[in-house]
Amino acid sequence: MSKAEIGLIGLGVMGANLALNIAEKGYPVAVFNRTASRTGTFFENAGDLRENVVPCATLEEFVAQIKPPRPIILMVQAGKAVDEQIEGLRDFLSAGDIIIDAGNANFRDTIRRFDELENSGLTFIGMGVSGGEEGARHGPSIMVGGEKQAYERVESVLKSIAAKFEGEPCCAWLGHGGAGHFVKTIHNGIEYADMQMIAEIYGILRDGFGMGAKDIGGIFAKWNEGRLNSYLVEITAAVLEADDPMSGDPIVDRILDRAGQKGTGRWSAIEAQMMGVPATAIESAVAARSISADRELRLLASKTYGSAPAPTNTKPDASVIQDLELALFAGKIAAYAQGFAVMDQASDEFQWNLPMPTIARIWRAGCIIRSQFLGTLARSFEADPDAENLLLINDFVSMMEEAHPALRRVVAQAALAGLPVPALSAALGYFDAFRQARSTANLIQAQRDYFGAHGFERIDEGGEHHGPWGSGAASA
Ligand SMILES: NC(=O)C1=CN([C@@H]2O[C@H](COP(=O)(O)OP(=O)(O)OC[C@H]3O[C@@H](n4cnc5c(N)ncnc54)[C@H](OP(=O)(O)O)[C@@H]3O)[C@@H](O)[C@H]2O)C=CC1
Ligand SMILES: O=C(CO)[C@H](O)[C@H](O)COP(=O)(O)O
Repeated sequence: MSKAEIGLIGLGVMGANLALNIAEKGYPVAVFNRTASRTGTFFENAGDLRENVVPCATLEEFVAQIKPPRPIILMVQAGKAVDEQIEGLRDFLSAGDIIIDAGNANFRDTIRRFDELENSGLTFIGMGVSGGEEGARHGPSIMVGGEKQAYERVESVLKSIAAKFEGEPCCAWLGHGGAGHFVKTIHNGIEYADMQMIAEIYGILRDGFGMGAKDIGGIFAKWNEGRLNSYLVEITAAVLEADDPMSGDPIVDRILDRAGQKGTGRWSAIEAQMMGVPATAIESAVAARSISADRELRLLASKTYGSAPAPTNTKPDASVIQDLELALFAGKIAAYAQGFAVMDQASDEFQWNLPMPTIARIWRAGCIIRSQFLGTLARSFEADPDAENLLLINDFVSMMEEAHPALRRVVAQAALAGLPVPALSAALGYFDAFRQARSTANLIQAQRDYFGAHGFERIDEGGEHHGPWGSGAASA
């Protein structure tokens, strides 16, 4: 007899913890993993929760153990593995069963999978999950895309496993098709920008002032009590204060300076570019990881050009610390403005009607970018759901007015000292360009017309015009 209410495939970091979370909430869960030994180990370690876990060695057994109509969560590596897993399952499933891809899928793959499963009788859901290992175990933020009726069939289990913010589950249906995976992708793009800007401030304190990891950790810990209160700042403090058991040094000093990336940050930047929405802080964060990855080339370049000047080895005074805090805050506002602008455009292009206040609300707990800031963001979007850009919402105007002069000073000083701050300077450049009433694009238009006869608009007359370029110019 079928025992499980739900199934989960993929018992890696996320899947194993999500399965325990589901079991803990009282839902019997059937589990399967490609490598069977992992299923055995998982079950052995499930402790008291074993009574709600049904370990399965084959897909046939797995499907048979779930009560129809069967909701099945896939938590496997994104990409080919998802297609292979769906293909492997299809022979055993029946009409009405629901396949939920909970990995970090590219939303374009999700849209393709919806198309491929159309008329199959099966229901598909593309679901973004954020919160890492801890979130999966005790409450992630869950971003769902697909048919609303399909979501309603699994809503109670999803809401029960989701993080709660003041009692409200951080789980919502966000739109049809790839909406959930798109929002998760932009979440990660913002995560990249947040992390990179934090790393840049760390770099200023380490390489500009010569501060040690623990002292820098103390500064982040203090900031975590104020406007920068967030999971990423909190873990930054914890990471900087942790010792390496092998050497006794701060562990961060022993970690190779080469950042990995699995794709979501890059997809955010690509999609932003495809839609013509500036997401420069996110793009810079992705590029910074790529530059970091080629360490040999950096070492060669540092020999060729010399590194930045030696640290001053002076303790930064209170006004510098405050500037750094405000600069990070201003950068954060710009990065979120960009991320939400990308979602706004995608919402129109894919007709998702993305609910921005809901997105901000379900990011307040459980996910990696959770922060006090998102509470303000959620309240602001609720008051002004149609705001064209975060930077034009009253609360953010006041915050940015207070913070951007510090961002300017920090970027300027870092540039003079030769310290790289690509994401912070991209955020500043975006802000300055965004608020520039007369941009310099008049010159771009003139150049385009000169070499390509592309035409331009005039400020004093309608219609398309060409310039008086004379011989050598395309329009001459
Ligand atoms: N780690 C994180 O913080 C987060 C990860 N995610 C996403 O969740 C998904 C899972 O990530 P995570 O748990 O970290 O990854 P892990 O590497 O820990 O686990 C990967 C899982 O995928 C399975 N798998 C890999 N290839 C195949 C295949 N071809 N067919 C079937 N199963 C396969 C593995 O099975 P086997 O044991 O046989 O190798 C394993 O169960 C990814 O999409 C990831 O991007 C989302 C949010 C946060
Ligand atoms: O989705 C996540 C967090 O929200 C995953 O941890 C993801 O792997 C992070 O991206 P990357 O590996 O590219 O840093």
